[in-house]
Amino acid sequence: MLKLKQLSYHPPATPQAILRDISLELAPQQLGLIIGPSGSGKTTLLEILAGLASPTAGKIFWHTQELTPQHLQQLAGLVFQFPDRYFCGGTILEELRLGHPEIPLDRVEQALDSVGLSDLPFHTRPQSLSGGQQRRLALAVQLIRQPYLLLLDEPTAGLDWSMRQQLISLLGKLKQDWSLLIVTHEAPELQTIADSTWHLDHGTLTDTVPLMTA
Ligand SMILES: Nc1ncnc2c1ncn2[C@@H]1O[C@H](COP(=O)(O)OP(=O)(O)OP(=O)(O)O)[C@@H](O)[C@H]1O
Repeated sequence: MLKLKQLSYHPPATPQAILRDISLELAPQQLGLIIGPSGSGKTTLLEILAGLASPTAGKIFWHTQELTPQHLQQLAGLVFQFPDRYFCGGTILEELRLGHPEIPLDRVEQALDSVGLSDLPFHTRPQSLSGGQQRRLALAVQLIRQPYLLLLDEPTAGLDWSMRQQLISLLGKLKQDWSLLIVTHEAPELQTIADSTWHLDHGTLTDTVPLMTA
């Protein structure tokens, strides 16, 4: 269970806080969705949860244990909005083993299989993949590290309808094993697989109110 308690982020360089008093809970095997317009603080929140930045106030817990950025780097896997910008390996095998050359081939195969890329030869260049395949590879790069929490920044942005449907179905399957927290500015399709939804606006998080039917 991920718990955020009154988390704020107000770097000295900014006149206003980027994130204010954010509290939320996300249970294991649940998919949480945070919807917010551009500039609302979505990426900043994910960077904090991935241990890449420290909150200026508030606390983050996994069950009852308070987490430091170092803990979060171990516990969470972040898939960036444009993962292709961060690929460093010359082949998908190199990409999946980056920093861990000892990872056995069966784990590589398992990670590729879990994202539906098991048909790709290991020597395929990441840059030669389609946009949807690159998102899947970026997910596999995180899954192979077996994080407790998967963080995704705009996972469907820039994909065509068919690739979006495939990715949404994959994310729906992944939540059977992992906790997922997704941030996005457009949500209708992702909302169909979300267990909890929040809105982020100018750094303030609110629960979504279910739509009233007439
Ligand atoms: N380290 C920083 N120093 C100063 N300002 C920052 C810093 N990080 C983010 N910001 C500002 O904080 C605000 C929130 O940025 P963030 O990228 O988190 O928003 P976002 O909701 O992810 O936007 P988008 O959907 O456009 O990616 C923006 O106004 C951004 O310029």
